[in-house]
Amino acid sequence: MKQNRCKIIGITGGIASGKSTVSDILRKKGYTVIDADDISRKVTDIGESAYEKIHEYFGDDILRKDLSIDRKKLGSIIFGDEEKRKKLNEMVHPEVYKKMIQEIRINAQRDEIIFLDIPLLIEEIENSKKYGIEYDEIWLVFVSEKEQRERLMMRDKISSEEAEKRIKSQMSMDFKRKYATRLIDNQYGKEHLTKIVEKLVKSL
Ligand SMILES: CC(C)(COP(=O)(O)OP(=O)(O)OC[C@H]1O[C@@H](n2cnc3c(N)ncnc32)[C@H](O)[C@@H]1O)[C@@H](O)C(=O)NCCC(=O)NCCS
Ligand SMILES: Nc1ncnc2c1ncn2[C@@H]1O[C@H](COP(=O)(O)OP(=O)(O)OP(=O)(O)O)[C@@H](O)[C@H]1O
Repeated sequence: MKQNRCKIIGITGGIASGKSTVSDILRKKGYTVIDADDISRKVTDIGESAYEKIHEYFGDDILRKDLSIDRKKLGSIIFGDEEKRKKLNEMVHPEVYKKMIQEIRINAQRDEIIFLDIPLLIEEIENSKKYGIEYDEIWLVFVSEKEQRERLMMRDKISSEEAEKRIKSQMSMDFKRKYATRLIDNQYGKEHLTKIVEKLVKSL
């Protein structure tokens, strides 16, 4: 969906590379950022569009006492099993894109630029075209694999092996670079990142 007067900018990068941190900086500057992880949480809530499919496929084991999906448990299953991860993607991604399109339409009436924070943007680039999203720019946030693993272990309190599985479930940074129109090196501190983002925004 290339709105006539609205630029669509995709923000992507590996797990724990700093996409949400970039999104927070943009939001503080007043920009609209639509977050695919947030939407994926909404569509998997009790009674929402992807909930029953997930329950049916993964069984009662992945439910908490209050019947909501135990995301940590589901994560530990799918990040170690390619087939199950793909199944989950097939259940969740179409619902995420549907909601994302709705949110783009609403915000496009007001905004000149809309940012989409999508972790699997490159993995899903063909599907996003099918859903009608066209990116004017793709910003790729990256850090070294060592730093990425450390930040992921620290943030999610997981082991090095668990972090490695999650990193390996995504396409390599070298592959993703080919699709990027801007590269954001997030190896340094958050102040440095803020300056990079401010510069990029000025160039739009
Ligand atoms: C596996 C789930 C339950 C784990 O939930 P949890 O709250 O612990 O993590 P969260 O959703 O915040 O995701 C954290 C990060 O994990 C990575 N990630 C999530 N799902 C996937 C996936 N299917 N494949 C590869 N990486 C993924 C992304 O980098 C994401 O930013 C959840 O991520 C999920 O439902 N994933 C499937 C939907 C999906 O692909 N979401 C990502 C963007 S739409
Ligand atoms: N420049 C930085 N310096 C130090 N720590 C950082 C920096 N940028 C982000 N972090 C930290 O690294 C972790 C991962 O960042 P963030 O959550 O923004 O990544 P993400 O790409 O959105 O992750 P996910 O793919 O899981 O959604 C967080 O704990 C964040 O506070």
